[in-house]
Amino acid sequence: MIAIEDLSKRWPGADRAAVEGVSLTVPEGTSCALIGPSGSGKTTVLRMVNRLVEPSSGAIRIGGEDALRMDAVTLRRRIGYVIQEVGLFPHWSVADNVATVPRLLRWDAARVTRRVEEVLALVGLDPARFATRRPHQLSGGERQRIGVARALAGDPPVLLMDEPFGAVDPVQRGKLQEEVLRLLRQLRKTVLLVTHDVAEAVRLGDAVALLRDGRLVQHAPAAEVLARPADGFAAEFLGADRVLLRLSLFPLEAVPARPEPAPGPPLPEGATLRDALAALLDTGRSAAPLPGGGSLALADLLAFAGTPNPPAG
Ligand SMILES: Nc1ncnc2c1ncn2[C@@H]1O[C@H](COP(=O)(O)OP(=O)(O)OP(=O)(O)O)[C@@H](O)[C@H]1O
Repeated sequence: MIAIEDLSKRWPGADRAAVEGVSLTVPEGTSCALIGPSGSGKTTVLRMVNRLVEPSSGAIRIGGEDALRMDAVTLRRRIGYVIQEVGLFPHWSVADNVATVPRLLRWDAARVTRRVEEVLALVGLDPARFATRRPHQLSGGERQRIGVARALAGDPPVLLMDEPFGAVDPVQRGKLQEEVLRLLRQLRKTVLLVTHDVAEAVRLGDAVALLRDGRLVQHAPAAEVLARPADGFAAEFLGADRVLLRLSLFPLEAVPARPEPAPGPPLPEGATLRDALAALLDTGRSAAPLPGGGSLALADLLAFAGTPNPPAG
């Protein structure tokens, strides 16, 4: 668990605090995405958690331990850190880069080798092909995967990620997000993530924390933030398509099925409510068959989305 209490940071000479009175908890095995405009303090909050930035005041506890009283180096070995620029050592092989923390933890050589192979496989890279390469022999997406592998290598309970997919093209990005999401859930890591991309935040974050001028505006489960933005600023920041984004978080089962059949091809297994809405709009129908039988009605979908039912006829 990461527990942040009344955390503030005032840079020397700054006329206002970069972070002011932020309190938030990320429960064990869950993820929280920090979002907010440029300069709102997201990265500063993240870097206070691993003490790359020393807070001006407040408290941080990690797994119940006072992070501000711990030795900073010991603390950082318990926290995986993934950044946009990845920060791999250019003259080291992929294997040596990934082995950094296990070696600092003084694992024996055989265990380090096993672990490197294990985490490379976890992030979808074949150790036989990638272990001996240098960072410049990798694509941007592969480098990003190595960054995630390196952060996971010491098996830290907590992961901090700062724009982890920022440097990757949109197609790769979607795929990477999907895989990392699956991986983090499977490994039950506690994750604090910074992104400026609302879609990425709600996809990867169980909860979303919205910052404005260093203060926390809203902190709630992703679907809740999208359904009920705290104020006008939050609504504008989340964007007019927040209703669609929210639908993409729910499976078809979230809306009660109607027993009657509907014409047309069934919605695909594993589709989201957003996919269902797209299919209904595409076909111009008021209901679509569900993969397991019965149908999903447009009116029920709109009611779920919080949109008033369209007029009859
Ligand atoms: N080392 C530093 N010294 C002085 N001021 C800093 C330092 N690092 C950040 N700041 C200031 O703190 C404020 C918050 O910066 P921070 O990087 O946390 O914002 P952010 O929300 O992560 O922004 P972005 O989305 O642009 O990365 C900004 O006003 C920034 O100029």
